Amino acid sequence: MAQYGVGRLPDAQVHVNGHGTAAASVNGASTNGITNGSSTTNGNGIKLTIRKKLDRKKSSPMLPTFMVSAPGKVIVFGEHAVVHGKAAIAAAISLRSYLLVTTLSKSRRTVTLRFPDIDFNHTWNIDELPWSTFSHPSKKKYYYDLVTSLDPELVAAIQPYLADVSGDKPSEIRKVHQNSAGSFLYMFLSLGSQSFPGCQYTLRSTIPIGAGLGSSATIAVCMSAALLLQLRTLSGPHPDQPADEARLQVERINRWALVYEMFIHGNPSGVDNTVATQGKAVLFQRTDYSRPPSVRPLYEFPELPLLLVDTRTPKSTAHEVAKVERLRHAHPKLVGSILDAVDKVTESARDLIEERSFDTGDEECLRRVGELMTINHGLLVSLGVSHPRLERVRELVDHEGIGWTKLTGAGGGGCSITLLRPGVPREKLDRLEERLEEEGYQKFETTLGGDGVGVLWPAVLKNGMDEDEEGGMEIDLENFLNAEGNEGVERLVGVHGGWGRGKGGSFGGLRVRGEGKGKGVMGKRRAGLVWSSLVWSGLFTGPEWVGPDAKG
Ligand SMILES: Nc1ncnc2c1ncn2[C@@H]1O[C@H](COP(=O)(O)OP(=O)(O)O)[C@@H](O)[C@H]1O
Ligand SMILES: C[C@@](O)(CCOP(=O)(O)O)CC(=O)O
Repeated sequence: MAQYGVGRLPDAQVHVNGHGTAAASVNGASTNGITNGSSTTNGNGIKLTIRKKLDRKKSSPMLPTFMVSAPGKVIVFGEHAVVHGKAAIAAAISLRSYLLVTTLSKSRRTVTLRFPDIDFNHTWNIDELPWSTFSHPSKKKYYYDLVTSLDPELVAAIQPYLADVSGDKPSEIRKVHQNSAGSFLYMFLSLGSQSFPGCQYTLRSTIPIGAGLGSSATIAVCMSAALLLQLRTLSGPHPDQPADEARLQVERINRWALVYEMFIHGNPSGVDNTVATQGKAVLFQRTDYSRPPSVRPLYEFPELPLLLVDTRTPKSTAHEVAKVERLRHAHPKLVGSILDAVDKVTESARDLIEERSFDTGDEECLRRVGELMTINHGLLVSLGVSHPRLERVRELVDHEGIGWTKLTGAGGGGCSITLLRPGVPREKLDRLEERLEEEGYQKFETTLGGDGVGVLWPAVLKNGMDEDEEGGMEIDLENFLNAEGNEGVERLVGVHGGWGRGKGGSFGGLRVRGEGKGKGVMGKRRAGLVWSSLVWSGLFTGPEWVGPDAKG
């Protein structure tokens, strides 16, 4: 297969030569550091002005600094059962992770992970990593391979490189850092080669960590997309990319993201990374772990008035998944039927929301979805994955008759979602909000059905401001690290106020974006495009951020 460069992104050009390899030139700074200030014409006959704007970097990097981003998710139906081959319905949210990739000058042979949210920072010397083990013909994996399990010998080969990670930190924290480092090294060594350029991967996220919103999967997706982009194995995203080609890109990103997730969790179903990759809402099922999952985009996923509450009680997905597995082992028939029942709930929910007469404005329709959520939660309680703090949210919501609540994600803490009953008096909602606040809960405002993985290449925003004349606002390591809190990060990357935030209905809760009945969360999608160039349109004047549309 021909390898392409990163595609026709703004100010970026890719030349695919006759040998199927690519050389990219970005903003006039060719990747070998030679610049020119002339004009050229692209394959569509569109004149491109090659500018010298990014010549401001003195280090003549191999590739420009770029950024990738992926959304968190909520599982609306089917968590845990999905690990055991049942179906789940999940949707992307507007909270996201952002990964800045800075390529170093040729002489610097190091790779650095900087995860300030968890106070993690580590550098390895690229030439000292165990390349020979990973590139041995019996072990070598390629970007197009489907990797469905971790190779114990490869896992063992990276252990020495984890030994000095966060050696000065308490053991619990060290374990988390070593896990992050291990996932990264496994993917880096599998996909890369010793000639890989020195670089820094800096991550910031607006997703609460370990709260059931798929934070780890977003990092997995960002890392996978970043490495595949650096390897120039992704063509695009660009607006006129053929749907099949784009689907393949999304599939590859997702496959490698699962490898990262496997390292973090052991036995992930893959639903989190799938939603983080392709965004929107999906019906997901993986019956055979040696094969890709079945993923069906839910184009008609409705605009549900949801409230997302974080118990602020940390949990471990691996621990909760292992708990269910133990229970299944001890009571195979019984737990088998509970998992089957969850499957039926998901199936009923799918049938319900796909009914032509389904209307989110209709109390009866919402009540039926709500009842399914209540049943799903009950089944999760019987699997032992709820938590007193989650039950407390249910108690408060039920007491006021406000709606229907279930835990979302792994449980054992983390988040709950409540479907709000229509017409609930404002005072009741205010009272609930007050109680939740008093008791240390955090309410999240987000929208469902957000876009999947996106790329900002190069990491320069055009905001319609004066600075656009100068080539746009550059996101560099310093301003990324110095951005204050979630707001600062969102402002810096051009999504100030959060994507869809503030449109969350009277309670300010989580709400599905869409265009009303019949359109669902996919209502704003553009037909025929999988990677689309203006997914965050309205926030930018130019098509800088690009991401996949989820058309199946
Ligand atoms: N902002 C972040 N920076 C670095 N690592 C993160 C971040 N968010 C999540 N992680 C990683 O993901 C793990 C949490 O994943 P998980 O238990 O699946 O929770 P979640 O439900 O949020 O996905 C953390 O232990 C850490 O390894
Ligand atoms: C419990 C599970 O179904 C979802 C876990 O979600 P999270 O890690 O809590 O965001 C596990 C999985 O699907 O891999």
